[in-house]
Amino acid sequence: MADIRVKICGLRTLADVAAVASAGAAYAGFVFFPKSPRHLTLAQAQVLALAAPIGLAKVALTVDADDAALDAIVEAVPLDMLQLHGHESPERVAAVRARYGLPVMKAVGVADEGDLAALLDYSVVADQILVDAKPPKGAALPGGNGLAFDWRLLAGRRWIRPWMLAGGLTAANVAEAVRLTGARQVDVSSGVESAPGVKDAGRIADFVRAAG
Ligand SMILES: O=C(O)c1ccccc1NCC(=O)[C@H](O)[C@H](O)COP(=O)(O)O
Repeated sequence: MADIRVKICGLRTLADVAAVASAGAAYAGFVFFPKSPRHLTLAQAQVLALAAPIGLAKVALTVDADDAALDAIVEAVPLDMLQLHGHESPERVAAVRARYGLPVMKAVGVADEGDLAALLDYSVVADQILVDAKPPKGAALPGGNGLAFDWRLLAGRRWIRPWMLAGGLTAANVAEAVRLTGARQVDVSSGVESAPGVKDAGRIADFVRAAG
């Protein structure tokens, strides 16, 4: 396992799970968002999660999901973490954490300095923070857009909870992103795909190796 913990998000096939595990990633992300090319049904996610080896943490990504939707996911899919990737308030994050007894990672979109205060607000209620690029106005997806933000905004900043860097990372830029931000965990989706929603085993291995 690399020193930098890697999350590969948006897995859709058993081959994806195998590639992520053999590359030495720490987390596998399953997307529950029907507009996404990475969306999984409960049955698909269950098969993938059951195939994940011990040591590969299974993360369910949802967007402004209500309790009924989360209940269904948590009941069907063996999980290690919930990732909230919508406009969930700090109070909602706390409520989800209490309801399911699972660690919760809250995604926060960053485009400029003004977005950094939210990181502090969520770091006191979430178990982890995902610092992602803010989606462009009108984007169909709140994440997984392959867009980076100015990593220098994070230089020297620390929070009380573990955090992950995301947004436009690739094997070619992840080492520089880690160097500039001090991130110990990174998350990628588009950067290890050959087409939207299609993961590439070679790119996954290259990414984990490059993350260090
Ligand atoms: O990946 C998706 O399709 C997605 C859909 C809805 C909300 C979030 C989504 N992805 C979030 C992730 O965790 C991505 O890994 C993260 O945004 C980085 O994506 P990328 O810039 O494509 O590497």
